[in-house]
Amino acid sequence: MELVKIRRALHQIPEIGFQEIKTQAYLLNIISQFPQQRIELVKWRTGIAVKVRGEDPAKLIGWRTDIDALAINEETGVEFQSQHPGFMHACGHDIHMTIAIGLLHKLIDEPIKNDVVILFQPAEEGPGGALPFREWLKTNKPDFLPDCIYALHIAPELPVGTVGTRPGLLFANTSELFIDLHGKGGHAAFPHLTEDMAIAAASMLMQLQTVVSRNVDPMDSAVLTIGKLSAGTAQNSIAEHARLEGTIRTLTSKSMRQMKLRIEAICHGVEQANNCQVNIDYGSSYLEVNNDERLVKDFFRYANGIEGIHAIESKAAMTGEDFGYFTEQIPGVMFWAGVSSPYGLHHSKLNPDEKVLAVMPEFLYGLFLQL
Ligand SMILES: CC(=O)N[C@@H](CCC[C@H](N)C(=O)O)C(=O)O
Repeated sequence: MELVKIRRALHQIPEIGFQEIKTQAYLLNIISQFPQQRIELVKWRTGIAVKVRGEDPAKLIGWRTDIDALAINEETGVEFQSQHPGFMHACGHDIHMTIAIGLLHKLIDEPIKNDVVILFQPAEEGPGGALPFREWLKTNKPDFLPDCIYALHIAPELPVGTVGTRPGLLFANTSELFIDLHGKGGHAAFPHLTEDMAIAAASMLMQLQTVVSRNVDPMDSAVLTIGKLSAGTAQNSIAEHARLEGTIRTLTSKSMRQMKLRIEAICHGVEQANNCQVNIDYGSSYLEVNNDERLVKDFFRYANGIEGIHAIESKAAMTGEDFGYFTEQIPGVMFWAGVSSPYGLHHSKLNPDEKVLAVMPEFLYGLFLQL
């Protein structure tokens, strides 16, 4: 299998959530070239589920890969750079998909005892594909619902060959946050006749940063990041509209509810103080990822016996993952897999080491062999 070639082809066609048209077509084409006798395939929106029949199955093992990209303009300078300006596989889903293809090929070539289902899931970065995919499978293809489920996420800060996970909570609760401010704009020279939404948004941004520092218990943890701020249309016109786009991360759903109450209070205050209308939209939200304790123990027992693999216990992270909707109902494990890149996730220069493609499919095949 020419996995590097596949990864580079996928890297060139990054598409955001539920728009993974070329990605789905590319994956279907690759899968169609594999022997078909042992596999059954279904499509769901822009996703795919492929089941590989085992030799003497006692259970169905699940592997999930995400397939979407981000609205980030690539700056790696690699020769196989994104052909979709403004979009990039900046979270490694091109690597995730290629590992899944490598695993699928190996399972078809050398079947194991158990059945395996590989889920190519859209829209992990948003608005969330895991929950509707899971629900669709339940209704339409219940025999594709695994008894246990696994997934990985690339870790730029770890060397290739290092895997890391932990029992229990691995990733946070998340909620997107979109705030629109509307007021009276006008000529730059007559501010007293307007309500400046750029000023209102700036003040709101600063106040929002007090939610974590002043309202969340310091022994708990939370994040509120505004990743995008926009206001106005011209340099000499006072903005009548501003928008803040961000995300909220907490370790429990209780702190998520508390943070939302504080955000709403701040928005109400800004509305009063600036004589404007503020609308809040929480977009999509993800459950935390909770790893199954027994499966994590088995994972470490297996990983510690594999030459070239260094298994570490990771800390919980404030990243979000809709894989949490799978671990909500199916015992599962998500783990980090090192890809040694000086630039982190969601960075325009993220450049994972492709050596991981030679390591991970084999590692996963061995893991699934002994389950
Ligand atoms: C692994 C990873 O980076 N996941 C994303 C998930 C984002 C969910 C949603 N769009 C949000 O921002 O809340 C992450 O940013 O952690």
